[in-house]
Amino acid sequence: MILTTPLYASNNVQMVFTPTVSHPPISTSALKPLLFPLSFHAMATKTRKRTRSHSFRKLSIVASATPNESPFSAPEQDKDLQRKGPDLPTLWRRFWKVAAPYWSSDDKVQARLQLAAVFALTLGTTGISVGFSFLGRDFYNALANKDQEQFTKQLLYYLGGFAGGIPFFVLRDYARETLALRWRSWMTSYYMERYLKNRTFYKIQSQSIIDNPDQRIVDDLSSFTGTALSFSLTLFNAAVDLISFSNILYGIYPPLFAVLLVYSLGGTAISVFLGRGLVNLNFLQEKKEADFRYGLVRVRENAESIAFYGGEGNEMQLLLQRFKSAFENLTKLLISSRNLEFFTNGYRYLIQILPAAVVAPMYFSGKIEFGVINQSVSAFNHILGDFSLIVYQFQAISAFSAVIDRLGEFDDVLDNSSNQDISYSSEEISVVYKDVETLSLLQSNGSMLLDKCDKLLDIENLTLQTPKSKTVLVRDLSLVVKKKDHLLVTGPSGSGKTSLLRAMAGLWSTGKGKITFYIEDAKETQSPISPDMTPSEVINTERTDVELGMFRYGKNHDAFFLPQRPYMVLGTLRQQLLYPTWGEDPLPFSVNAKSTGSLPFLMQAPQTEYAGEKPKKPTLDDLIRVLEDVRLGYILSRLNGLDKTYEWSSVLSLGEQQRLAFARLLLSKPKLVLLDESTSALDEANEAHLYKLIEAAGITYISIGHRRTLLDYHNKILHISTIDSDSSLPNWHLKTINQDTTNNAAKLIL
Ligand SMILES: Nc1ncnc2c1ncn2[C@@H]1O[C@H](COP(=O)(O)OP(=O)(O)OP(=O)(O)O)[C@@H](O)[C@H]1O
Repeated sequence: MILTTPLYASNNVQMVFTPTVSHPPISTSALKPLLFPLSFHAMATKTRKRTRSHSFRKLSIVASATPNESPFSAPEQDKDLQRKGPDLPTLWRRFWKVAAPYWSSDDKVQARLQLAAVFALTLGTTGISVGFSFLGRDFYNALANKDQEQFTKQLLYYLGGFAGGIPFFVLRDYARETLALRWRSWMTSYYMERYLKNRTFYKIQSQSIIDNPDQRIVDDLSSFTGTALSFSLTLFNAAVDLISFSNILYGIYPPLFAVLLVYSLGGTAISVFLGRGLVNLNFLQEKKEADFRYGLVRVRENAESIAFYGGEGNEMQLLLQRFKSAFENLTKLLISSRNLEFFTNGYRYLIQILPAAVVAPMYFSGKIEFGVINQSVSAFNHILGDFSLIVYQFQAISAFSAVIDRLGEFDDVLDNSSNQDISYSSEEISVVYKDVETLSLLQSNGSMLLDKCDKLLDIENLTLQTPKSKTVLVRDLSLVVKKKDHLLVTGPSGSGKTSLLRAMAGLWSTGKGKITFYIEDAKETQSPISPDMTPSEVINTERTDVELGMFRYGKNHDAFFLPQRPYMVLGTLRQQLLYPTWGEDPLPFSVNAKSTGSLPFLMQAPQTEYAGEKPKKPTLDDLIRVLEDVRLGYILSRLNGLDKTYEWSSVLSLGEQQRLAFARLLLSKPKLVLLDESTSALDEANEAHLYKLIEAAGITYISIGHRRTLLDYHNKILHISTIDSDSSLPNWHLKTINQDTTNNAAKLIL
């Protein structure tokens, strides 16, 4: 079987997601009469395997991050029903856009060489199939002529052919799968890089742009690379096969061609008609399964909260709802597949006796020998298989189209995300980074710029709005934060305090106004501002700075952000402490690659770029000291040192996680830190201790908080009130806190 149905019969895991027997029947083989019992068994086993794998794949859902809203709300379901599959040109454009980059990437030499090898091996296997067609003919001629000597000779040839041919088939499959894996690895690294760049992952999640990006990276990329290669080879093989076997068939009986052509074209049209809904159903299946899996992941991540609430019943209901949705779609998919199967099976088996029936009269009249009947059946089935690719592979094609559609959509989002950073609209909040050193130089050159060196942050006429409804949260805010200013932001819940910090971090762009950070040590970056520029040139370069703004923010150690919920990375205590300023030291590629046989693009994680010089990596003593400083020294002995991995958000209390976040902060020593209720889980003594520590470290901080005790650690207070839609006045006021009259100030804000 392997020898005669080279591509279809290959053990191609990527094609497993269709339950169809996606290869032509075994009778295409020149060896059919010899191998039938074995082949039939093999095919039946393979079919069962495929079906099992299909069910497994359909029920084993990939990890995902789904949009916040439930995918099962009525509008969402309507959206699913209304969803139209992409048209052919869009599908082709997306396929090309997703597939092309690898073949012109850094790895192109290796990629092209391996591809050439795979094509050469495929060519070899087709040649072997043709050879077997002739061997089969002579073998049956010998049998029919009762020529024992010839029969033995042909049998030996056959055995020799097996021995010589099998390695070609095995190596072709191995080479193809290795190349698919290499391609997938490159694509995974390429997509992950773009997903994590420019905070695209945040935009996708916070604006619910597309569903389950992680499923697209894990599963769709794997399917795409494997299937794209298989299909290309199938097409190539079909073309070569067609040329080789057409000669044979044409030589035997030309009219058979005409029958074949009409039959396969008609079959293709009918299967396209019957299977037209499959692309959409496959697309939705991927999504629904990923949604279900994500529901399960959320139960794992929020196990404690669910257990405290006793929310198992509700969770079960929500999960069942998600599974039901996947189940219902899969049921529709199975019905569509079944209807298509009725046709494809009929199509496949109806024609089996035709070639023998057509050429038999020539045999009876003695024009051809018996072996030629076998050869004509074989050639006919090869050509029919080549012409009927769409019929045989329709379900695989529709599943592949869904994968192309999902990946293309993802690719477009990733591209748009990088382009959005370049677009500059006056109706957006702009975050600008200015190099303090350059500005000082300009001033000494006699320019008009004022001394801004002691400024860390300047907010000018900032109006914050919610993304979709454009409700104003904060109106026309202007303030300056200088070194050693400690600003407390207060206000009722929902007034927009966190949104203000998000805007500073470049995560919130709806509204208008300008936020300027003054950063130091930017001399090693390619700052667009140079000392020889005039002030107007500097102002003009600000746009470029804005473009780089979001990219730079996370990378300059002058500003640091502690979110409301401490984030614990997957890893050891050491990694928690070093995050996000320092990572693991990558081993030199040569060492790693040699020891693991891995690929260069998997070894070289992009290094974090810094606006200035990266702070020196803390030593072991520094790490231990900082843990002692934040009063967490005891966890070292309790949790077996710095290098054990735990689920940190479960093994540490919320207050401990908040202290750990302060330890990170103290190690990174930024100039400015934005603290969003970062001590909310701590007792007052620990809170006071941490604030004293960061003040002693010379870090300027802006905090959000509701606690009265926070007044003691700040010298300015910005109070944001709930917006009054009837008024056009600003809804904030800024006051200096006089520590002697803290109680009065407290009265003022509470
Ligand atoms: N992504 C979003 N899309 C639409 N509205 C949002 C979004 N994020 C926040 N909001 C809304 O913006 C308002 C301000 O939210 P924000 O988180 O800034 O409030 P806050 O003052 O920090 O509240 P709290 O003190 O309760 O933390 C809220 O009404 C919130 O519902």
